[in-house]
Amino acid sequence: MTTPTIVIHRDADVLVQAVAARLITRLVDAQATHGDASVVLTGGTAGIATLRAVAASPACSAVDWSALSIWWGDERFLPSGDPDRNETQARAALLDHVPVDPARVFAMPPASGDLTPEDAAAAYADVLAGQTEKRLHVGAPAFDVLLLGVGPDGHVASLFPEHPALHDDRPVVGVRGAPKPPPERVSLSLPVIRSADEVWLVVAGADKAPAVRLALGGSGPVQIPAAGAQGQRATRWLLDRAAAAELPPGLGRPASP
Ligand SMILES: O=C(O)[C@H](O)[C@@H](O)[C@H](O)[C@H](O)COP(=O)(O)O
Repeated sequence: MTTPTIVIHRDADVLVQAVAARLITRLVDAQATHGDASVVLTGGTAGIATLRAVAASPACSAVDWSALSIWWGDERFLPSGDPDRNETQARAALLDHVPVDPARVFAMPPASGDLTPEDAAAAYADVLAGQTEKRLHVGAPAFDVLLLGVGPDGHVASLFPEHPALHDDRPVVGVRGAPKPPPERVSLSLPVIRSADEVWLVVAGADKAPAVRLALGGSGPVQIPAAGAQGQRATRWLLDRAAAAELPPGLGRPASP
């Protein structure tokens, strides 16, 4: 697993703009290298604000949106079009504004009829497995970048501290009783998150500072799931100063004066 790199920006606005610029560059580079690219999106304030910043960037059209596969790291198990679904928010922030190929937008199944979060998780695992041929990853496609937010308790995607989902060995897990509403969710598991080439944790705000300190200070992934989120080639902690405030001096590199 990769050693995390830490970059600290002045505030949440600069962070989000810098992550958007970095994401555009990473996707352009991936497309230049292997023809297409794939990204895993996250819900949450920082993740959705990043997508909004990508849409507003003058460099937005540098990405070939039709050659991008779009996945989600987690979803709030709600009906299609619900404003709280991560998919709905990502569409409004970015996907409705760029020429994506609808066949390459892999949203997690919405709540509907008798479908359970576990059914939705199994269905998403099948879709992931159907896309594995590209560059030989096992059980999941080769994600170029997987974005994550981090909760004040150290959760990532919908993997919450001490939750049974952390001990589930399926690639995608149904989650019930999540402490962050809504209680029913669907999430990639840590092993699938760890199959990504690059994992970027985008974190802003003083309420996240203890979780950031614990995740980077040697806590285990059952107590602090963010500690277990690492990429194959890179793990990037992209922070604002408030979220980095409890890190030992010298650990992070201030990037924005
Ligand atoms: O569906 C969700 O809510 C998430 O994907 C979740 O893991 C989120 O990313 C974090 O809770 C951080 O969210 P904030 O950036 O809003 O604090």
